[in-house]
Amino acid sequence: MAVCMCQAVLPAHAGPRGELGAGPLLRWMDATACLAAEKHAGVSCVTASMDDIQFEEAARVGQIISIRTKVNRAFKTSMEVGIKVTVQDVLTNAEKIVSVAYATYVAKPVDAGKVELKPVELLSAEDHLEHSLAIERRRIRLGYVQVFQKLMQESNKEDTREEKDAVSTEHTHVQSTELVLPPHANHHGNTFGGQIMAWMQTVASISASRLCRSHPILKSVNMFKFWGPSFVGDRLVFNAIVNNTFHNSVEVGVRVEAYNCEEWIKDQPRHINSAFLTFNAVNDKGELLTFPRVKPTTEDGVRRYHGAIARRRIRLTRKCILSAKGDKPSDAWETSNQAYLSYSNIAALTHLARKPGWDITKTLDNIRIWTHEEGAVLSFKVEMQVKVPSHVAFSLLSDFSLRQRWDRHFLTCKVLQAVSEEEKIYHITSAPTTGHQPRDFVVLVSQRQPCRPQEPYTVAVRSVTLRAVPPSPEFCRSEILCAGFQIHSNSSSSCTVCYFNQVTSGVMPYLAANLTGSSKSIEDTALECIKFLELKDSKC
Ligand SMILES: CCCC(=O)SCCNC(=O)CCNC(=O)[C@H](O)C(C)(C)COP(=O)(O)OP(=O)(O)OC[C@H]1O[C@@H](n2cnc3c(N)ncnc32)[C@H](O)[C@@H]1OP(=O)(O)O
Repeated sequence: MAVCMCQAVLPAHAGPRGELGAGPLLRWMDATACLAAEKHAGVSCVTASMDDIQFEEAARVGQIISIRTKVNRAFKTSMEVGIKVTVQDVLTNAEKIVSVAYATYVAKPVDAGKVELKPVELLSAEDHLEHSLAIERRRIRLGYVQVFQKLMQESNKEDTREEKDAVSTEHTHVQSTELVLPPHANHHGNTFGGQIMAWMQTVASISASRLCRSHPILKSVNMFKFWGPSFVGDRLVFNAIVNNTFHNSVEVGVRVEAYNCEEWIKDQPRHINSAFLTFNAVNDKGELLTFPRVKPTTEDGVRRYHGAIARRRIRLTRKCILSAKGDKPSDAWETSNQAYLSYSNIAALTHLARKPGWDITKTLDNIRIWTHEEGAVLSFKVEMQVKVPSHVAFSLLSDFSLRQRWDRHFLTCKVLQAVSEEEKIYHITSAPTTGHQPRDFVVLVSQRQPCRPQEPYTVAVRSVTLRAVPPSPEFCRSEILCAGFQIHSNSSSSCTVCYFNQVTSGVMPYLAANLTGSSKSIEDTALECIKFLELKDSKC
């Protein structure tokens, strides 16, 4: 269900710097994604939201923009559409990624209720991967408000710093009104979501320019949510104001209200959309400009000022987690990043499990050991055939406090935080290997039940840093980058359990001897695991 749009960037699409404006781009992205959604749904669809968007690359007049969209997963009445935007230079043919984004569309035939969607047909390995991860992104999307509110409560305790020479945010307020005409709407008369985003971008950019006296460049957009529809004939009032500045960037908030003729006279607006846009500005040499500090002067202004700090924290921690490399200590477990850490935990294991190129290194009766090499990264997989139902294996393997019973590498294991039914943080200590200190790990264990019978149960494990549990001299604090189980049901009484581990220096001492053949501890542990599961099941 893929739809592609190509556009040549013309002067009419470009801003004063000769670069493609964010407005036309957002319009194209929304229209292409909506076409993919409608191709899947078979009825008309509306944009419910567009997740955070980052713009990595600018496109110039004369270059070609390609927008590829695909429905990743249909939920009940809504579906996630993946959007990939690239820019191609016609002279060199070089292609660069401008943005990767995700939007949600709801199938809504005109003058009818919402309709239930059929599942997406998964053809390629990438389809399967995106399908698995879409459910995780949906959790982040739908849980964003709670995370944000929690952060706001924390940040409200911090005082707003009074700074000399700070500019009043009121100075940046911009209001603009648009009349929705037929070219701004689809064939059912609904204003295009992309058109609303484009208008919001224009007003926000004027607001930002009041501070930098230059042409601001849109860098990122916080989730756009379309609370309610607007139609041809509606008047849309856009109010934009700078919420806060951060050295080289500025966050502008835009609120959109719609009125039909009657509501206009009675001054009864419908709040249809709010969004937060972050801009940079550069001088003639392309160097980033510094924005002046701002000071809010109203109660609402103070709330927005703190809101901008909270959103920036969420955005940066997310970026940090998604660009995680193996050579850095694990991310701290904080309010601003918990949803993303859980996402990255599940996503990393799902990616590892789906990688092509696994080699079998050992085959026993009911155990197979595989390895995977990618550059300097080594991973292994232990596949076990177990005569217990998959849900039983899942409940026994996701409870890490039971692991000492079958894994002799675990000396102790205790729950540090039971974050939710699906997320727990454990402190694990493990026996020393010859010539090494005993090790300890602080790990996040994320467990997920399958949404459909064909999907596996998942138990993902990665290290996190908890301030309350710093490293101690007694143990060498070690890191797990990506590990865990996927459990596939074979029948009502048997399943295949796959254990994955991306080898880090902390795990290497336990594995080296196995990989060189001088130890059998991996297969011994796997046999113990099977015995534990089958024995436990027979006692249940
Ligand atoms: C290019 C042409 C397309 C366009 O541009 S359309 C124009 C712009 N968009 C609009 O005018 C839409 C305005 N909004 C609306 O009409 C409604 O808010 C909307 C999106 C239909 C949702 O209606 P509600 O009555 O709130 O429905 P609901 O709570 O039962 O949710 C229905 C499904 O939508 C999901 N949803 C609602 N808000 C969301 C959000 N912000 N982000 C992601 N998903 C969201 C919700 O989870 C539910 O999903 P599911 O049914 O479980 O699959």
